[in-house]
Amino acid sequence: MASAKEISPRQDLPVHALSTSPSASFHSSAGSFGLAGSFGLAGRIIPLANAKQLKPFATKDIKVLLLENVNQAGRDILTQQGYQVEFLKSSLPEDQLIEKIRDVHVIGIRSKTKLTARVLKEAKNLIVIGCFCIGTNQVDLQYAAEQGIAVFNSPFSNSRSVAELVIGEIIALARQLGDRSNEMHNGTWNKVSNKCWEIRGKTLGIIGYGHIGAQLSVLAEAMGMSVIFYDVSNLMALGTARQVETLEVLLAEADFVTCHVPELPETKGMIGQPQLELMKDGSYLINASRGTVVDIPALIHAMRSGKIAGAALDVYPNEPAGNGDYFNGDLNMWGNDLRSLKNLILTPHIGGSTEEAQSAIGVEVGQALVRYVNEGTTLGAVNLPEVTLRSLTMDEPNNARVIYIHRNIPGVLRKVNEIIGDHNVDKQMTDSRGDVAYLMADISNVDTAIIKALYESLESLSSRIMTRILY
Ligand SMILES: NC(=O)c1ccc[n+]([C@@H]2O[C@H](COP(=O)([O-])OP(=O)(O)OC[C@H]3O[C@@H](n4cnc5c(N)ncnc54)[C@H](O)[C@@H]3O)[C@@H](O)[C@H]2O)c1
Ligand SMILES: O=C(O)CC[C@@H](O)C(=O)O
Repeated sequence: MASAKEISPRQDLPVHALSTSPSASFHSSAGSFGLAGSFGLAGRIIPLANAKQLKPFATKDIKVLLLENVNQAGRDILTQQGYQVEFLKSSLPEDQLIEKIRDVHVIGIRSKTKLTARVLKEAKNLIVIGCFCIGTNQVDLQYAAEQGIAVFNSPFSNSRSVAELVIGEIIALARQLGDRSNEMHNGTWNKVSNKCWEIRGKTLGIIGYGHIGAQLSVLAEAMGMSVIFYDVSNLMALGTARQVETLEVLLAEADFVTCHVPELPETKGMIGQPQLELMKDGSYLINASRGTVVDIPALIHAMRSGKIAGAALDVYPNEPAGNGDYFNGDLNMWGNDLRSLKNLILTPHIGGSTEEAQSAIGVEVGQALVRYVNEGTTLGAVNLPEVTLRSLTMDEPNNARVIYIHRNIPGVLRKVNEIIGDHNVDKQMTDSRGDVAYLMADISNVDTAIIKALYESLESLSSRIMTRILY
């Protein structure tokens, strides 16, 4: 078997520019296409030792834009591929984002960059989006899929960090730690025990028992809390936790309520005035999910009335683009009201911001992006069907990988197979997700003229969203 060291440029293939994007502008310049040395770059992170790296173009032609201070580990993975990586610490206002996104093939973001249909419409060269976080609500996933743009995230690399933060906040709220600390900073000694509690024996109500909620459940029980949870799915309760039938039951029973649901139309304003009224007198609320889940003016009212004894907010309906740009009246009307409340912990969306979480996310999403660009593998994509084929090896030198992203309508496969069926199709996989389908086929014994003909035939089909041929 050939080893990775033996990977060499495909000298037999003449320079040829095959588009991998809906627009012709993705074509690499003829001079750089199939550059000698573009296979076999040092520092590859794809683990298969014998895998041939499929490349439709010289890696240096791939333009990557990383926003929101994506972790170094992720940046390294992409730069080691030879891609051109531009890195910015903050997100961008929409007009600047549109300018930049026109040019890039890959974009990496976190939670603040809104990739709406309006923005993505301008992204003529974009083939893939990496969300270096859990949430993908900031991306119009459906629109991206309809343009053949894959979206990847890191589904649980920061779950533990969020769960640990919430545990810390439960204790901090129960003991009014934020207030005592502020008082000391201001020179006041205020030794009180009034309405300060142990958390042992108290009930924690978790709304959304997914990756974070379940982690939190285990940690809270270990600290002597009773755990109940509410989730739209019927889930296995960990330890002695108990699923309750309705949100109302949870709100009425819990001493501490914590939200861990995604941002969805159904979760918007999920905790508003009626829900706060159902909570126990003197109970606590924590939100480290998304800012739209809790109605903040209603929370302010409930805290002023004493109904809610304390709260911790990590997320807000409108968050600033970068550090130092403190949230203010322009972003959120009630900023000053929040700041004036007692026993309210305000953090700047740091639930997942630990060294461990950020580097794990960097590696996971960075690798997913490289696999997608270089091999077309969609495993882990959140908006396209998951399709993969085993990697080609150097024992299969004249193979090409055809990727055809198309509208999921009757008769497409017959037409595609009429095009590729005259050749030796070694393996093929296709799957659909809603209106979009993804086909991947490895074809052997092809030369550049055949690849070009295949590409043009597939591009001419009316079902086409995007064609890529990797060789
Ligand atoms: N503060 C941070 O830094 C931070 C970090 C990571 C994640 N998050 C947020 O936390 C959210 C949850 O993360 P996760 O990894 O646990 O997600 P997850 O997908 O693993 O779990 C979410 C759970 O919520 C449930 N759910 C969905 N809609 C619901 C509804 N209407 N009512 C009740 N339950 C509902 C789902 O069934 C699922 O079990 C993410 O979507 C993200 O927005 C924030
Ligand atoms: O790091 C971020 O910006 C987002 C963190 C968190 O909300 C997530 O969705 O993973």
